[in-house]
Amino acid sequence: MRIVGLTGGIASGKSTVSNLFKSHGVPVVDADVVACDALKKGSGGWKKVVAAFGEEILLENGEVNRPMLGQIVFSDPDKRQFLNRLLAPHISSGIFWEVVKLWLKGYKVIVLDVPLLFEAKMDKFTKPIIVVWVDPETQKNRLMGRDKSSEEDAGNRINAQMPLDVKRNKADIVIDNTGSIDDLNEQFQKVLIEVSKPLTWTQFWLSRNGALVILASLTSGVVLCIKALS
Ligand SMILES: CC(C)(COP(=O)(O)OP(=O)(O)OC[C@H]1O[C@@H](n2cnc3c(N)ncnc32)[C@H](O)[C@@H]1O)[C@@H](O)C(=O)NCCC(=O)NCCS
Ligand SMILES: Nc1ncnc2c1ncn2[C@@H]1O[C@H](COP(=O)(O)OP(=O)(O)OP(=O)(O)O)[C@@H](O)[C@H]1O
Repeated sequence: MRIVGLTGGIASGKSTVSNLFKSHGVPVVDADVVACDALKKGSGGWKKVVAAFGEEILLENGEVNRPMLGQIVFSDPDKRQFLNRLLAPHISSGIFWEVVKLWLKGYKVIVLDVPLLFEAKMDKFTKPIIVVWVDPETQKNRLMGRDKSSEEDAGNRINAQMPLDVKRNKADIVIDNTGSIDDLNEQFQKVLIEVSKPLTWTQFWLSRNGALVILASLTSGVVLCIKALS
């Protein structure tokens, strides 16, 4: 199985690229969705976060007030790291089970959309790594436009992540999303060809079909041995 890493900065266009993958039949595991589930009322992550940050971060219905928690953690690096430490085990196990489900379904190529792929050191499990890059001004403008946030809030969120230029240097493939959606589409078509190339042998053995071949070979080997010995 080929596990493609998709990362970038906040509002650099990862979800937009994810949607392109999905529309071409490539499944995507979205770490933001997994992280959201890890904070659902009553979950293990929710309990830890409420114990650590207090009930004042809850809405009346008991769910976490995400904008409020966001305000707290994106303006205080210590609190953000604390939240990251609380949620990290829940997010990684959530991602792991999503990958297992797709493996069982027999997908050869899947994409992990993880904003903090490098920060969380999950890059070692993915190849190739795609970084969606955008120039800093466009990034801030798109973030403010999408989230209706102030320049200060947008700046705090951007600064909470590894600089996008550093991520770009760690990438196998860079998508420059500073231009139009048509530009993005054009780059995406080349990326799709690249990630759809035949699997390497290692990737094949790690896929469900590879595992079935190993199992079938082992079973027939055992049967032949038993026949030869009887
Ligand atoms: C603080 C929370 C509640 C704010 O929720 P909100 O709905 O406002 O934002 P959302 O979850 O949609 O995240 C939007 C973007 O913010 C960035 N971001 C989220 N968490 C972090 C973080 N801890 N550090 C840096 N950037 C982050 C990502 O680029 C993400 O795509 C939420 O982001 C959260 O629970 N974060 C901690 C979990 C985490 O690390 N998520 C990232 C998955 S790898
Ligand atoms: N090429 C583009 N031209 C114009 N707008 C774009 C382009 N690409 C993305 N956008 C817009 O920019 C915003 C951010 O994009 P998107 O949500 O895909 O980023 P993201 O990296 O997934 O963000 P996050 O880290 O917050 O999950 C969205 O409003 C999206 O519609």
